[in-house]
Amino acid sequence: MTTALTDSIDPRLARRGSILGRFLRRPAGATSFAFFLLVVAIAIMAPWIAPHDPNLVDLAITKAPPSAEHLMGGDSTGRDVFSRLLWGARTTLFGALITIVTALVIGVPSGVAAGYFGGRFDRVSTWVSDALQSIPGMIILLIVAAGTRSDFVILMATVGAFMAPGYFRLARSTTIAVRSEPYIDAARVAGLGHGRIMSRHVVKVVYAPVIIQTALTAGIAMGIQAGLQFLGIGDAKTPGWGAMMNDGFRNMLTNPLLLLWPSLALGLTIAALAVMGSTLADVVSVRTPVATKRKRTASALDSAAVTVSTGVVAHASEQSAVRVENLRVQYATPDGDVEVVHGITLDVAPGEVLGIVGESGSGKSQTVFSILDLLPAGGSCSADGLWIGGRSVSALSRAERHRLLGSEIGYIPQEPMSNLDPSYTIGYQLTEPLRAVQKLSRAEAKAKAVSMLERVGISDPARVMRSYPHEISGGMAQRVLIAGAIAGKPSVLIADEPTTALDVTVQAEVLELLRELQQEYKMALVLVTHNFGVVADICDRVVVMRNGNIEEIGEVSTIFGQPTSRYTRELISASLDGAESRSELDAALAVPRKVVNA
Ligand SMILES: Nc1ncnc2c1ncn2[C@@H]1O[C@H](COP(=O)(O)OP(=O)(O)OP(=O)(O)O)[C@@H](O)[C@H]1O
Repeated sequence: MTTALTDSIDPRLARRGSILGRFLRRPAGATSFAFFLLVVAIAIMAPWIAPHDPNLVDLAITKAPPSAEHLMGGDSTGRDVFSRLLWGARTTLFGALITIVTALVIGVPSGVAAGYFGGRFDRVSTWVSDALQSIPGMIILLIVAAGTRSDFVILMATVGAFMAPGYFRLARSTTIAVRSEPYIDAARVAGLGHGRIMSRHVVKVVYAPVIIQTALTAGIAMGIQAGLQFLGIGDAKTPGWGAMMNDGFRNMLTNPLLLLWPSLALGLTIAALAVMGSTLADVVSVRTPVATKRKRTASALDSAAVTVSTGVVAHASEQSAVRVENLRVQYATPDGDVEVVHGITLDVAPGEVLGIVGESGSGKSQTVFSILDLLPAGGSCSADGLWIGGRSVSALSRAERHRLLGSEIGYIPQEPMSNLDPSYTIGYQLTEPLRAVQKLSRAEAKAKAVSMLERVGISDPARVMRSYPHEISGGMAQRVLIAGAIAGKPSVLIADEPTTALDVTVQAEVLELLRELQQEYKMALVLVTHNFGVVADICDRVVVMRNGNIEEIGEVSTIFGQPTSRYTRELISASLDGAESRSELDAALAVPRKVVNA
């Protein structure tokens, strides 16, 4: 019954104050909103401001013209038209409210869940939504009217059920557009549960298009309700604009005013809602979201050589910070499953810094996503064994694996900005996982977040806590994410190219900070990078990956001194050619760096 908005809102623009302000600054927005508020006020005040009982019959005023006592005259059965018009606003708004609440309650949560979880739940709920839309609503309404003796509430709730698919489709498509955003993964890595991620981060993006849709849906609900009353479906005692239009229609030739008043009231109210909806859509800059592709598509897979590699294992599994044996990662493609990591074995000792290097597409990120249990849709992995913090986790359920995130394992992503939700302040995004995972009170979480920000070198933590992501620099955003990742005191920190998106001075500072924190917290650090310079700076051992296999693995000094593989030699020279020399980086680092202001 409604048309879903398939676009979504730029979350940065979706902050309440600014939206309302900009909406009201537009003449169309202010006028339509003022008119709608007037209708709402009339609906609320009707019992007190209506001069007569809307159902009181006074045969003396049957079809009477307007007079001082009856401002709009009397209807064909002798009831005061003005009073019925005022009460009609109440009925109309109440009916629209029932419809909207029903449609929202059914459509939005199911749409968000379908978009977020995908898979079978998505398929089944989309099928139900499509089926609901294909049912002829008017026939069902007539059956419901007959079965409930035209109960007004049930009728309007039924209308709402038929409008739910509009909300379902809107919420689902908006959720699908944001579910692969890095900040959603970042929230997951921080240890937040699905319910919390949906109710905080996803709903925040969904709510603006839903409000716009609601303005339009309310108008449609009013039209349907008036239509039902016009057809005589509904309680005859309930004064409504549709019933008044019916009376006016039957007496149109002799008393045209009887049709004019309710038609004007209904038409103007629906028009006000439509203008409000479209102005709101304009104000929040509806745009088509582009889901961030975390990685390349399967077309890049063709060159992958399928051989099995194993790395040197330096520790017993029970003493490993991370250990994975014979890890394989595959993706479902239209041509069948394609393997992108071909049975690698890795081991990281507690307190060790392991670098994973390799050219683009060599499988570095897929390896760490498998350890984090964060492979994107379509990807799956298998391994002979996986240990985290010396504990075998391969037999754990997804929920149990999930609980390791934010506590046992911390994760620092590649692009700091896109891993922060633009709709929330830094303070909220740091304290939310602390409250959810570590069960801290609001005040404790805030104090801890401030102290973590100080620890990662932010000189003005109070201001940063109040800031939105777009108000801070990339380097500072990465410090914020580092603060969040180490707040749970993980035994393993995984950093996926943490400096790629930063400029060279900041890169050096962030690497230095990571090294300091790794030593202070005695964490194992797994550092994914393209850059051998970075490996030389802070890693103890290095794994060289190529086409989903381990090409070479060993102590950094050995790999640099005597690389056995030609590929490693090429990678080292490519990486060091044109890279900032160590002295340049040191010069950059000589700038006081503990305190960062921008
Ligand atoms: N969603 C996906 N669907 C299909 N194949 C994918 C997907 N994501 C990654 N791959 C493939 O997996 C292989 C390994 O990718 P991975 O992201 O691990 O590379 P990488 O070494 O981390 O590269 P980069 O340094 O550019 O991030 C690549 O060939 C890539 O095309």
